[in-house]
Amino acid sequence: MASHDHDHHHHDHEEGHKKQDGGSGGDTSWVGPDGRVYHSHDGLAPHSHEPIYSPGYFSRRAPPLNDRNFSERAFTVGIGGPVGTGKTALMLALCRVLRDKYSLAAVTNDIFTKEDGEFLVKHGALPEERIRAVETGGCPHAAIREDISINLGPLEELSNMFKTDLLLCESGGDNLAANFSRELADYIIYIIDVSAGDKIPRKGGPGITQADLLVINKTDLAAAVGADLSVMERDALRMRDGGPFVFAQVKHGLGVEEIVNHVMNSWEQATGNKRH
Ligand SMILES: Nc1nc2c(ncn2[C@@H]2O[C@H](COP(=O)(O)OP(=O)(O)OP(=O)(O)O)[C@@H](O)[C@H]2O)c(=O)[nH]1
Repeated sequence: MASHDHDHHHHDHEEGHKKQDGGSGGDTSWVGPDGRVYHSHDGLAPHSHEPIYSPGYFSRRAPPLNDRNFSERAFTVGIGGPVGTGKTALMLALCRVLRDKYSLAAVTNDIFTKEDGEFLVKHGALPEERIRAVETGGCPHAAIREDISINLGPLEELSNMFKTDLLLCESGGDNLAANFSRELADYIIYIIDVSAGDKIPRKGGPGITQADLLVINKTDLAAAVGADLSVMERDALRMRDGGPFVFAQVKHGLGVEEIVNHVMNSWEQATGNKRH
């Protein structure tokens, strides 16, 4: 369902302006305050298909929706990032830390398999019935941005079935231009790793600049690939106007506590609940 004949890689993602068309969605298109033309496929996830000329700004990222009803779908954490950076490992780590205190469920995306979901089941991240794997087809970014109903369906179902406190949604892994729609993710984590070199943070892209939290994973591999962590830190801070980032070795549990703190701070703020 999520495959399209057009290239989504250069499209912008500026939500928050959708009310301008009365929120009707459908085939309507409208001009946002930024001058770009927006539309929605299904009344959800308005987006523009106009080229992105700048990586965007952390301080001007789409804010969390303030009219969310968390009893319809629990607070949802979106985990995105390029292929193989540690998204599934982070899902597993978050489940391990949070599952005893909170009711959790997880949805994973892969393009043509259910591998990440199966990994979580195999490692006992959560009881199997709380994990759903979605096959997105060739446009994994569409499933988290333009055609989010493929993820919303299972998330809402799990939320109702298990009265969840928190939902985790892992993107299929994509390029640096992918980021979550605010209608899907209340808190967005973007995870890159050091193995692709220390240049990655400064390349920007909506995930790097506009995620609520940037995770720079696999710092244990920095020396092997000659990645300078101080360069990554400098660039991450610059590209994100000082927005938060965490160095991590998710597989070895390093940085996980800090990531959990960021997530739960935002959960407390959005839901009005206190962590226990
Ligand atoms: N050295 C090292 N390897 C890690 C770390 N975190 C994850 N990995 C490994 O990196 C590989 C990819 O991790 P995944 O968690 O599957 O990455 P992913 O982003 O979910 O991958 P896709 O879903 O395929 O995009 C696995 O072999 C992990 O064991 C880390 O902190 N250090």
